[in-house]
Amino acid sequence: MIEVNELTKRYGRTVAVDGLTFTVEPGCVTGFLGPNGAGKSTTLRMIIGLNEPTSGSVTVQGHRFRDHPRGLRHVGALLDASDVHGGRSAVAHLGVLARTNAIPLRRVDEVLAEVGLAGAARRRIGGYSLGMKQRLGIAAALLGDPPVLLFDEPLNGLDPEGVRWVRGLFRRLAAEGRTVFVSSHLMSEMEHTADHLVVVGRGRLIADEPLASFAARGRGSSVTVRTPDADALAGVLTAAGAQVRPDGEERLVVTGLDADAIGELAHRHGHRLRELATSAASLETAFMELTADSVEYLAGESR
Ligand SMILES: Nc1ncnc2c1ncn2[C@@H]1O[C@H](COP(=O)(O)OP(=O)(O)OP(=O)(O)O)[C@@H](O)[C@H]1O
Repeated sequence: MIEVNELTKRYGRTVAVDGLTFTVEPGCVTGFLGPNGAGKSTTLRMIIGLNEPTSGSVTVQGHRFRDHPRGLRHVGALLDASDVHGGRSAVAHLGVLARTNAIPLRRVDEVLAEVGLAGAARRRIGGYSLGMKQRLGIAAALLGDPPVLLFDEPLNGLDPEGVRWVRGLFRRLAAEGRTVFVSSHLMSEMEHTADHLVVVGRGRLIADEPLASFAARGRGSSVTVRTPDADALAGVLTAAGAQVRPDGEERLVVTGLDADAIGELAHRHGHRLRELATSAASLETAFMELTADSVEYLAGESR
């Protein structure tokens, strides 16, 4: 678990992080979402003690990171995938990390195999593609088998297969009961990655809630429901306050209730569901609307 309490970081007159308070729970993937310059990287750096807060505090599993002697066995982090010694091989790079963190050397081969870099393990990192560097950064985060993992923009540079792999990995790490905290400035990246969202803008907390309820906040957000019981379910949903529009046979487009609530109502009234999907556009819309006032640089506008 990560507990962030009234965390603030100033750089001169810039307030990079402004009184943030939130908790990242184990057992699910939490997305850390915000436009460029929102303070995500600064927050992640404070979580692992690389930056000192101006005020406030952050603990990981109840301890400040720097008070914890186990380093990489306590928290694994991918912050900047390009921040590696290009002249070294992946094996040498991870070997140094293992030795300085009292991690058995056999973990090096294990994590390289896990991220799909076993075949390139002895090549110079300088010749790696951005996607390979991301995989190496993920390997380093996994090296100490830590209960808490942080990833700053981990999908950058990955091809679609890589993105799918990373999503599966995050799911598995969360299912193992670990705390998984993943930053991104793109809602579309979080949509199929996170269960819960912490959204920030200009250093401040904008939302801290499950993905589904965040999506439902967007104006015009909708949930598509496919069911053989369309008429009956439409009646139930309308009675619960939703607006329901039939969209062809067996399909309803619902606004005013989120996917969780619709699933619950369908279950309670014994209606079968074949599809329940929050429209991607609505997630994007919710994000844009909620962060509109906190975007640092807007095209064609000086702020
Ligand atoms: N070392 C520093 N010195 C001065 N200002 C800084 C420093 N690091 C960050 N900032 C400023 O703090 C703010 C937050 O930056 P940060 O990198 O944490 O945002 P971010 O949400 O990670 O953005 P991005 O998505 O672009 O990576 C920005 O205005 C940035 O310019």
